[in-house]
Amino acid sequence: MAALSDTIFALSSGAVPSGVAVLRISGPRAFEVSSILCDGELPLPRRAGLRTLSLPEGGFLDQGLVLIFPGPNSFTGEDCVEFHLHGSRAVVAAVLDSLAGFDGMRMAEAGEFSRRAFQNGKLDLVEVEGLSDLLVAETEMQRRLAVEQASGHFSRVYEGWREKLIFARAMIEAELDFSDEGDIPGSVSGRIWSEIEQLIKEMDQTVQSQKSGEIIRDGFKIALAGAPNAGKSSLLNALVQRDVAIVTDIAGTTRDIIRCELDLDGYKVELFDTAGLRETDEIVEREGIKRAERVIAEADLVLHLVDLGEGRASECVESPAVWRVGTKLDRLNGESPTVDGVVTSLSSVTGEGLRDLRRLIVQEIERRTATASLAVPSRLRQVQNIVSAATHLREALSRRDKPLELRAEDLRLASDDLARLTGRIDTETLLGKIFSEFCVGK
Ligand SMILES: Nc1nc2c(c(=O)[nH]1)N(C=O)[C@@H](CNc1ccc(C(=O)N[C@@H](CCC(=O)O)C(=O)O)cc1)CN2
Ligand SMILES: Nc1nc2c(ncn2[C@@H]2O[C@H](COP(=O)(O)OP(=O)(O)OP(=O)(O)O)[C@@H](O)[C@H]2O)c(=O)[nH]1
Ligand SMILES: [Mg+2]
Repeated sequence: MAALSDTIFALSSGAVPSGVAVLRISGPRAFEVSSILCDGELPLPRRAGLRTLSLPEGGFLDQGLVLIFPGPNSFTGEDCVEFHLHGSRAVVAAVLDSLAGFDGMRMAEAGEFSRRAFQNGKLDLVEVEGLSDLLVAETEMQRRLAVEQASGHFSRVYEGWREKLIFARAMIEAELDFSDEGDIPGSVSGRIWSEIEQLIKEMDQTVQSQKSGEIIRDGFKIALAGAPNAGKSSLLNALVQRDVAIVTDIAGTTRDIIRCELDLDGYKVELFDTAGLRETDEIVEREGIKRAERVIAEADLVLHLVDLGEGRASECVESPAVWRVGTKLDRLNGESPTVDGVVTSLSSVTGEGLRDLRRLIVQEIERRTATASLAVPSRLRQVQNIVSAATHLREALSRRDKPLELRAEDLRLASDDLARLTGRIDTETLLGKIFSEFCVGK
């Protein structure tokens, strides 16, 4: 990653053309160069001012709003400037070109503004990862989870744990010092071990909530499975309200997996339409069935569709969570379905029962994302640090008959894991990976 002494700039708003394009500049030369382009006075800090931007050698660039944020009170912690320009490709290109003409100025790399914010202590790593999720959030629940993480809620939980450990270590130190001097009973640290036990519980809960976070962030995966012609592709089309999958009355129509995203009450859902399951010698269909089995095995929920008109269900598919769902309800002409163990029934043709299915799915997602933990880890990196911290704490608890110095060392290792989690220590190798997730301009 290039020098921190460079002044960096980038288009921070979305793709051009757009109504307005926001160009951000951060670094030591931000104000000086901006005042050359604005040909004079910059607006007061944090106040928008309308300015004419021109090339240093003359030549009109654009008229736009200019904002300055003197460091350290800015997003990056450095001097920052924003140009709110007319959002055309040509205007943006001309201003970017003119900025690149100054010494010590260069285009920002992906995530470099956020990286500087991290390096200047404006954001910790957990917040940075939350910000990264926030920028790609599509559903309401993704947004809420990301905002909680980006705004430091979870970091405060992790910092709280670390502070408890630091306090516990101080207690142990005190006891070690005292015991040098005389025969004071070893009870000072006695109290801390029950607190450590509580801490381990909270960490375990947090690790368990990882799955909730995964469902919210990556989506709840539902496989549509069942015999050929059961109505899988019809249900997919009905749920996404688009004609995505081919529907015919020929058994074995679908072969490839068809994946669609759906927003159900703010939850991201990934739907997978699959090939109907049956014995066949047809090579293409067999490959389709193989793929279907894979998707079924990995799904969070399998809807095993059963044609109510057929009168009996095909063999139940193997998966941890399967709901049998009756299809073609309209064909029953009001008679009650005769298939056993059906969670709900519907018609993709009339739409009857679709609302009930949606409601049941949302309830299931709510059930599976409910968590008692105060923080929800969003990255394997975070989970690994918490698991490792909890492991060291368990070690400390189990070494009851060992010298206090050894147990204190376990606590130190655990608090180092928590420091790694928020990025307080040895993060250099991680940084490239985390910040490259961002787009340029963030
Ligand atoms: N125009 C614009 N809108 C934006 C951003 C931006 O950079 N520019 N943001 C970019 O992501 C987000 C807002 N985030 C920001 C976070 C901190 C500061 C900031 O100036 N912080 C100072 C002062 C805080 C204060 O006065 O309360 C600081 O932390 O010291 C600015 C924007 C979303 N909207
Ligand atoms: N009346 C009625 N017909 C339906 C309904 N759902 C599906 N069908 C019909 O059932 C036939 C098979 O539907 P598909 O959705 O292609 O079934 P599939 O399970 O995807 O079948 P494969 O891809 O072959 O495994 C088509 O002729 C559909 O029009 C329904 O709710 N009511
Ligand atoms: Mg199909």
